[in-house]
Amino acid sequence: MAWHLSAQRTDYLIKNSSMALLWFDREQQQLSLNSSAEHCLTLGLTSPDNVSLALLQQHWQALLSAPTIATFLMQGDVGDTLPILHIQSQRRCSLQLTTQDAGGCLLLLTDADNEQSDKANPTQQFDRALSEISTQLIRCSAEQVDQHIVAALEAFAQCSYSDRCYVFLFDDDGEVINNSHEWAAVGVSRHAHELKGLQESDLPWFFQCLREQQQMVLNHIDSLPRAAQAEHDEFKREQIRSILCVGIFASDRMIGFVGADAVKQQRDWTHDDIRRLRLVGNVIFNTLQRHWDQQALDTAREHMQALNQRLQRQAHQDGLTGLANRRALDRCLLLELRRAARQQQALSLLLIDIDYFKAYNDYFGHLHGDQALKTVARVLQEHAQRSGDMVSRYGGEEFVIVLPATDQQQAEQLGQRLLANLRAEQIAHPASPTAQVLTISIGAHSITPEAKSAPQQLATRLLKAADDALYYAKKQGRDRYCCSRSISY
Ligand SMILES: Nc1nc2c(ncn2[C@@H]2O[C@H](COP(=O)(O)OP(=O)(O)OP(=O)(O)O)[C@@H](O)[C@H]2O)c(=O)[nH]1
Repeated sequence: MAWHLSAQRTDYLIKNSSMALLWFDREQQQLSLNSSAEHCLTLGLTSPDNVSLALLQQHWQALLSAPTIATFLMQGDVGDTLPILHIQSQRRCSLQLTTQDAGGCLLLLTDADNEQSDKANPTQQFDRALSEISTQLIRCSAEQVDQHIVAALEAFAQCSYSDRCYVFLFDDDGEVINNSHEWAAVGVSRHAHELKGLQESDLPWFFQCLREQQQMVLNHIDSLPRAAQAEHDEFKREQIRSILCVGIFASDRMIGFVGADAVKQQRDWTHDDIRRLRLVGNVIFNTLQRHWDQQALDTAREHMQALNQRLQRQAHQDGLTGLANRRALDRCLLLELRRAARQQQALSLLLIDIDYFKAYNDYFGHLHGDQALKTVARVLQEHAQRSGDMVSRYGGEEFVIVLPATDQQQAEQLGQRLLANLRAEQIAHPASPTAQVLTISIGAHSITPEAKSAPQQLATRLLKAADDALYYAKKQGRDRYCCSRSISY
């Protein structure tokens, strides 16, 4: 089938190829370049305007216009290649005639200086870099996210010949916007530290442009409209010659933007630049979204854990005194009895009851009674401090203290200390028939369980024996310590 280089086909072919291609229109005597060819020629330059090529031979150079070189090539065969020099950039290239017809010819440009290097094909270089960075962004930890985002900005800057690249993100309320990430070429000023807390009203024209067109493409800041005086002043301050920004959107909401500045030289942004910057913006948005989702998940998890711990605590804690409750006591007592049996150690239990507490309540009222319960709880807690000691509210005005590795004698020493220290609190109890102050009675029992003993039965017998001793203490006149005989079960 005959191949006709129709204008439309050529246009499509040139624009969409990742190869550096030039199309020469014989009638118009005009040479067109696709973006890859532009990049190839402008490495180190800002624009391929007025392409001046020179035929490059071993001992001489001929400065010829591009159309002349193209016409010359067309006199040969497909596949013919000419070494050339791009005058502006001083790059050595070669031009190969790939196809021709009556309308013109298609030429393939190869950068001889960088034939082996990725630089000859910035599209591929950028695609590869961005795909690597995207993979890293998926795998990386939260701490590494920022570093990879800056790498994505750098990749864009390298392929678009920008001097500064950055991300701005709105805060949670969408009120102010901050420069969150920045990459700048060597010798180019950085501004991230000062561009914090900006409001849309600071640069109204810029933000209106971003919101309405999702992008702002400015090849020369002198082409800013009169209404953009604030933008003009700011861009001048940052020494920006050309600027390209693309909005980052979550659904329909603009959450920020990604942008690039040309500082050293003016830059005409191409469609590819805009497309790539949008790609970078998408990668950054997806990463941040994942990161934010993860953070929200972590926060929710921490919240749930804290809630669970609180519930756990509440399930085992007495609400009034903050001491362990009956359920926690039952669990602790079984554990300690097993341990005592294993280690063949004595274990003591004190059952403590406030004397004439009903009369106290009746005299002072229930709220005052609650306060007295808290004071008793504090005194008990303060003096049963050995590791493993457990003070609990057994119910009403009764408390139990479990004392692991404590024999009868040591238990009594503690019991006497508790009696004395509560008395020392001097809580007035005018309704008590036996003392002026609030007192307690303590019934105690100590055992050294044998390995074969059933802990549940032991616990019941221990509590029963302590209760008997308490009953005895009450009967003897209260405000005293009594213990049942120490026995081995
Ligand atoms: N303020 C207050 N009182 C409580 C609480 N729990 C139990 N009580 C009271 O403690 C009192 C216990 O009374 P009794 O069992 O007759 O014992 P008592 O008056 O201390 O007499 P003895 O123990 O024989 O000295 C009752 O009046 C209960 O209402 C509480 O959480 N707060």
